[in-house]
Amino acid sequence: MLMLICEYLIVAPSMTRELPEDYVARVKQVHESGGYGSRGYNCEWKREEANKNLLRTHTTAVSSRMLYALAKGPFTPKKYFSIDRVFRNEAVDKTHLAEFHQIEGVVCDRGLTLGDLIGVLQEFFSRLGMSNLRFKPAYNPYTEPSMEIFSYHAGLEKWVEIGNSGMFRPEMLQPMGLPEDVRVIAWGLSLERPTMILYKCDNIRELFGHKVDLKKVKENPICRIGIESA
Ligand SMILES: N[C@@H](Cc1ccccc1)C(=O)O
Repeated sequence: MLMLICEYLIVAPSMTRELPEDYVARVKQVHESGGYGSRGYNCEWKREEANKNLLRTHTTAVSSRMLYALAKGPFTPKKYFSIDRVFRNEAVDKTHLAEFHQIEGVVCDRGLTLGDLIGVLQEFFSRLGMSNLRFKPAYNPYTEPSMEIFSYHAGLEKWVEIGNSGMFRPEMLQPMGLPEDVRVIAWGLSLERPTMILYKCDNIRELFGHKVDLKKVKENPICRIGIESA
């Protein structure tokens, strides 16, 4: 498929062609007047806005699709993971890129708690050699509670955000059709920021984009996996 891209909106096709109308009606209803324990935003949910095609700003777009698909059948506990490119209208500096990668994870089961989420994140990062984490309460319109994750960057001499996480809200899950007692813990982590910390890199632009040193890419051991040495 050919996509013409203008900024972050896609020019062609600029509008989505098909949406599940029954789900759209439930989303509109919960945004405008609440439900499932939420008070809603008390303002109009605009179909023209929702129909616009744009490059995803987070991989949670993919997680939502997977949860919606899961809700179609009888519930079984599931885990989903993705690592993919995201696009943001960001000013680029030594810790920000406008295009970067997110490591997304979603675990759905009955009885999951915030403790499970903290445990999974701590285990994941400690296996990479990063056990010095801080969790900060945050706000996401689709998770409650929510936590940003920080780790210390020795070169920059500051704590940098390496991810965001939370438990998906009932007003997001139930309109999809998931059972009321199902809990979903989820996270969206930066790929580049932990790499900066682990490889002692002070400028994120050296890791991705036109400033990448090709010699470094060729000589890095991980890029040689599966390639016979001469
Ligand atoms: N989508 C969030 C990360 C996130 C994923 C899943 C749950 C909560 C938060 C972000 O881009 O920052």
